[in-house]
Order: sequence, then C-alpha cells, then structure tokens
Amino acid sequence: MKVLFVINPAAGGTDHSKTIDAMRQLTAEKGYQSEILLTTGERDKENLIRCIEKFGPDRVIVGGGDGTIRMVAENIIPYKLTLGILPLGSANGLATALGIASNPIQALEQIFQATNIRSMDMLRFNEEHLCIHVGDIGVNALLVKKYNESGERGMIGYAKNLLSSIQESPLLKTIIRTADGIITKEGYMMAFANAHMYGTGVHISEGSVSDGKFEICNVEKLALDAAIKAGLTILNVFIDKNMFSDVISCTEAEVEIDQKVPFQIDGEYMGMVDHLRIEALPGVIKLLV
Ligand SMILES: Nc1ncnc2c1ncn2[C@@H]1O[C@H](COP(=O)(O)OP(=O)(O)OP(=O)(O)O)[C@@H](O)[C@H]1O
Repeated sequence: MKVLFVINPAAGGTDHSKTIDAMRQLTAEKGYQSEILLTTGERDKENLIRCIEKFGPDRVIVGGGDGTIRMVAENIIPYKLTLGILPLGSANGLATALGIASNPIQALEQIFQATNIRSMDMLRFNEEHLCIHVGDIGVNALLVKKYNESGERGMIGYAKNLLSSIQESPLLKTIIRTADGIITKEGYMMAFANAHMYGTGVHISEGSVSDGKFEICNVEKLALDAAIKAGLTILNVFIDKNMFSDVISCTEAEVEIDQKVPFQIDGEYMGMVDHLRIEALPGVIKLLV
C-alpha cells in the first residue's frame, strides 16, 4: 500500500511536527510505503500532481483545514484515488461535519482501519471553482477576506475581524433560479452548502455530502449577538438554530446579486461577485470512512 500524505504545516496556526512524527511511525508500523508532501502555499497543486504521478499512491491522506482538503480533493478526481482526512485546521468544517475524530492521530488510526468508501459530492461555482464544504457570499466571506489579509491564523484572527465584518456588510437582494422556479431573497449572507453544518457545529440544513444536492441558505437577519453566538464559521460559542432556517435544496442554481459582494469557498476568499452559477458534482470524491 502506497500512501501519500499532503500536509499543510501552517494550518490552524499551530506546530504539527509531533503529529507528523506520529504519522510516520504509525504508517511504518503498518508496513505502508509513504511520502509526505508539505504544502507551502505556492504551487501546491503542481507539486501534488507531480508527486502523484511520480509516487503512484493508492490513497491520499490530507492534513489541513477545508482549504487544503479542497485543493487536494479537486486535484485527485482525475486519478480516482481514495481520500482520508486529518483535521489540522482552525475550523475543520468538513471534518467536523463528517464526524471525523478531532485528534489527527485518532483520525489516522480510523483511516487505517476504514473498510468503507463513501462517495462524496463537491460543488462547482461559475464552471471553475470547486468546493468541498461550503461557499458563501456576504458577511462571512468578508470575514474570511479580512482574516486572510490580516495574516493572523487561528481563532483569534477571526474573532478580531468579526465585528467590523458585520458592521460593513450591506443587505443583499438576490434572485435565485433553480429547476423549481425563481425566488427572490433579502439577507446579509447566503451560504451554498455541501455539508449540513459549519465547523462550529452551526447547523445549516438537513442535507448530506453524499446526497447529490446542495443547500442554498439565506440569512435574513444578522443581529450582532446572534451572529456572535452562531460564530459564523469559526467561533464555537452557542448555536443559533434559526440562523439557517431559510433553505432551498437543489442540484443546480443561478444566483444574481444586486451588487458585487465578497465570496468565499472553504475558507478561501475568491473575490467579489454579483452572479453565481452553482452545480453539484455527485459522488466525485471517494472518502475512506
Ligand atoms: N506552508 C504554508 N504556509 C502558509 N500558508 C500555507 C502553507 N501551505 C498552505 N498554505 C495556505 O493555507 C491555506 C489553507 O489553509 P487550511 O484551510 O488548510 O487551514 P486552516 O488553518 O484551517 O485555514 P484557516 O486558518 O484559514 O482556517 C491556503 O490558502 C494555502 O495556500
């Protein structure tokens, strides 16, 4: 068995060297052949593809947050490799939603014991950007933008930018076109969710990563205290169960927004948009569970 580990050493803003040592040991004990690719934030996609073609792994295990998982997942699709996930990020939204152990070594033991392969969907935005967990426009995307620009990693970085993101986010008017018709909405944030919850445990919908669908969730009101309680994607405080009560489930949608708004996918700021075309890519990921 050949295992390629792709690890983001900067994920979560903490030192992962002990985890990497334990990972090497556990893999050697299993008698697996392994390689570790450490991401740098530069040319990671190209390095991953080169590594896959040279090493020829049977499976790929990614350690990082949603951003690293997305990068790896989208690039292994053509190779039909199975994927394992080690949560090393700050929020670990997807890993949390999938019920993966929060301790990365336990998560690795679970992957090595895994007997099932779960087919998982991804989403595609505007025919080019893939998403594994959740994308959104509005206040949370602005928070992600500020966080990335601040260079501060970890929860503290998010907390510092939360208040100003809420204050600066205007009301958005959107027109949503799906196979079921045309709907107009108003709100401060709209999420497009593959999984059923954010990393904080904030419940988004009854959807699942394996149902071939995604959920569009409009956040109508954004009272500051409710937002802080909900913690958006990050601050794990309380859960406002009503925050994502306005949900549409679909396989494809077009969304027009009345202004250019910040857009993020899996914790990565993608720029300003006033139009999104979203489609589900059913079962493109084979996840070891
Ligand atoms: N060695 C590295 N040093 C700094 N940044 C990196 C490195 N490797 C990858 N990155 C960047 O890390 C981001 C992905 O981070 P990821 O989502 O995996 O972890 P995270 O800690 O949960 O992120 P965040 O702190 O944004 O929540 C990408 O923007 C990627 O370019």
